[in-house]
Amino acid sequence: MSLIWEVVVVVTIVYVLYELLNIHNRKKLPPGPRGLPILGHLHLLGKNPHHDFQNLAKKHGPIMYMRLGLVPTIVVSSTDVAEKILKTYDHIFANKPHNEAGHYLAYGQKNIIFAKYGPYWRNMRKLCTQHLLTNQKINSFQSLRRQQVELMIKSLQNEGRDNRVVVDLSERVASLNANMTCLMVFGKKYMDEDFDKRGFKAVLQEVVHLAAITNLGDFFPFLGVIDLQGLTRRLKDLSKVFDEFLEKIINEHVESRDENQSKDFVDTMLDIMQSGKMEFQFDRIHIKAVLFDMIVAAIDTSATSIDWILTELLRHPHVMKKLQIELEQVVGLERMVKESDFENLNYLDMVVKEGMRLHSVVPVTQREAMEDCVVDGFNIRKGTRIMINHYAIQRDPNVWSEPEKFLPERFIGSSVDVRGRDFQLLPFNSGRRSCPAIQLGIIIVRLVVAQLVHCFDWELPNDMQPCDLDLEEHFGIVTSKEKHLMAIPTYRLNEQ
Ligand code: HEM
Repeated sequence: MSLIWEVVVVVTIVYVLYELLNIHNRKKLPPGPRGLPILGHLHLLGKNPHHDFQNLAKKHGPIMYMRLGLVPTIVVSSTDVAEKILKTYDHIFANKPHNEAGHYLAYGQKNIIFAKYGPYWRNMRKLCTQHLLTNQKINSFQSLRRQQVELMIKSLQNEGRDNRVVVDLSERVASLNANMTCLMVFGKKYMDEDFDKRGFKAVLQEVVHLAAITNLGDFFPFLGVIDLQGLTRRLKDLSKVFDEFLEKIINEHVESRDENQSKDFVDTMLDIMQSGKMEFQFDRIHIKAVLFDMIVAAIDTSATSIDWILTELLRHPHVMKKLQIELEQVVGLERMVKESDFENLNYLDMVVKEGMRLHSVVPVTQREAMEDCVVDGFNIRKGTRIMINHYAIQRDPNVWSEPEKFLPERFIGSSVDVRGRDFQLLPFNSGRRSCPAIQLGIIIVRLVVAQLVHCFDWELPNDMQPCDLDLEEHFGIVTSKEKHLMAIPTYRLNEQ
């Protein structure tokens, strides 16, 4: 019998047993679409699962049962149910499900993002919040951020000095973020040639891509071993490249330690490791797992948020103009924006919130039930995967008027914020597993958006009209624009 038939027979037996064992549990499950044997509802998901979940929820409700392969799944699509999962029962739903990509890329889910809930995750998260992402540490990198943003502005200014040039804004913002993150985490910019022959950006993109691909091993756990899609092999190759890179960085730091220099994240973690003061095991593997998180979680999220906000500003010239007027009044045309200006830039705050609402860069977040629990009268069994569809919640017409429109003014007089207290707007998620770097994320997004809008007027190339700008999404662990944003800058500050 060929391997494929053996697999079909095994999957069928497991499925029949599974269905028999689950008959009585299904009685109290939330409503959901009809599924297929074995596949469950996997066939209903296309290239943008957050859209498919949203459409299905319109028919089946805000708490919906689906079975993805062998994995029982609850899809959450309303503010109320999200609050129950992320606040009321956060202690039950704080686990992360098994993730094949996380297993291979992050040292057996030893990083924070993929770590199972428990003492290990708690210690690692505490290390981050108490040593790496404190307000003091974030402030200590303020001049680094300013220098890097100024370098980008100067280079755009010089390129456009004599003729109108079309700039790949998505690419510029991505490079700027990669540079700011690498300087903060490793203490130096990483050029493509420092990585393997594919280059830093290409390897990072592959990490994000492989982590987002529908991996059959995540839905049929025993198929992970057989590796029908060839993903395990690619993940193993990639993890080797990443590991060599991180080893090289740590070695460089060990060899050239200078107590008088400002400390990047690697220095800080080496200090902690060598002090031996941690109450839990903390060695090179743990440093590498945290570094993996810092690169993967920081670079793409911030850059993609900025890219979407700039796209909406170019689609809505009157909003861009209004923001420029605020910047002119608060900052003036004689200088660039400083982080200390933020407290007086209310419209900027609304623009950023509205951009993050309309374009969730992490549209779906996942949890796993650690115990049986009843939510809204429905039974959620231990081990069930929870998918919170932030995309659907942030565009819910019951909560937001004209939800598909970009309207920063909707936040006038509203106290709704992005920091995890308002469940209708959670770009950084909420609860125990929310983003530990909200403060840093917001600073970077505000700074780059404000600086680009303040320093330049922007035009679309080739007589393109604002309404023609493409909003196609590319789904991934971070959901970016399918096409890069191209625009022509004209410097607008008074030259000094
Ligand atoms: C605009 C920028 C950012 C956005 C929108 C964002 C969003 C998020 C979201 C939605 C989560 C929860 C994921 C989940 O529940 O599966 C998360 C987790 C996380 N983020 Fe961020 N993030 C941003 C910036 C950053 C930065 C700059 C860092 C680090 C320097 C970072 C580090 C992390 C880590 C370590 C976690 C895992 C937390 C845990 O599981 O306990 N993020 N982020």
